Amino acid sequence: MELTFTKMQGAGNDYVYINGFDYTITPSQAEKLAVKLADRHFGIGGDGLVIIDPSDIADAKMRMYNADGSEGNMCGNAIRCVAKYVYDYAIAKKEQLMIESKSGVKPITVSTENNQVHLATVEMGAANFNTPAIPVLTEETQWIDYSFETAHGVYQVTALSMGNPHLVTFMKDIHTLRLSEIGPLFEHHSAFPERINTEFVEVHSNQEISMRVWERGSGETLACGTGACAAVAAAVVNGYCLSDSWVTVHLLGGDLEIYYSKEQIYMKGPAVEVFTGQLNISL
Ligand SMILES: N[C@@H](CCC[C@H](N)C(=O)O)C(=O)O
Repeated sequence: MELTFTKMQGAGNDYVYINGFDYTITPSQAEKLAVKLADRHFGIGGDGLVIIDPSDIADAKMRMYNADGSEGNMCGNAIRCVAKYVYDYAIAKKEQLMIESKSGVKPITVSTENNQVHLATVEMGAANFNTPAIPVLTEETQWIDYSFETAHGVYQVTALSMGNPHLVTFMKDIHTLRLSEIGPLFEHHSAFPERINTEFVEVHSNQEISMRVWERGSGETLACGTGACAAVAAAVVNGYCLSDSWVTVHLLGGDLEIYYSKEQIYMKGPAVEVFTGQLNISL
């Protein structure tokens, strides 16, 4: 069948987007498609696949799949791109959009230029530090500045859920980190029955941090929106940043602005269409 797709990116976190208003893609088809299309040599190339489906309770529903075909509950960078797609392609031409994800409906405010979205601010919900909710297999109820043993030594970590699981560790220099060796040790550690996304964070001031991320199911990506929220939430509870204020997060693919409060985290960042194309594919 002939399938139209759109490649989009938010801070360099790039996915192949398919309009589920036009095509019905089952979960098992989506898992296989994600692996095939995300391949940077034999496919279109991306960190995974996103399907934009009709929703009964919101303007559209986002289904996101990592590059290994596993489904994620939430993706901060993709949800901004979904909002852009929904607005630009007139599925709902509104500056206040509601997008459904597997971790709930997220309100999004978009900023436009020449009638196209370029920036979006998402209400990401609250961070949850309770270990059963993440989940982490441990007797401790929370891991905040917790000494965690890996095959690569002991790391001080903070674990939390942003609708998906995150582990944050602070260090002096993130750029010399051998992430492709260290990332998998966290992702596949037996403490995390659903695997985990890990953020390696360098603090510059209480308003500015840098991070690299190892995403479950996709490896190192240029940015992770839920990961940037997790990094700021962890920085606040560890005393590096302040609650109720904005923090700039520098990622390999660009910057995200994150506002942390206990009840609500806001994420502001770019949403960019790269190209569209057509595929001849059998589902
Ligand atoms: N890139 C994302 C998160 C994507 C999902 C994640 N790998 C998971 O499986 O939880 C973001 O921008 O938040």
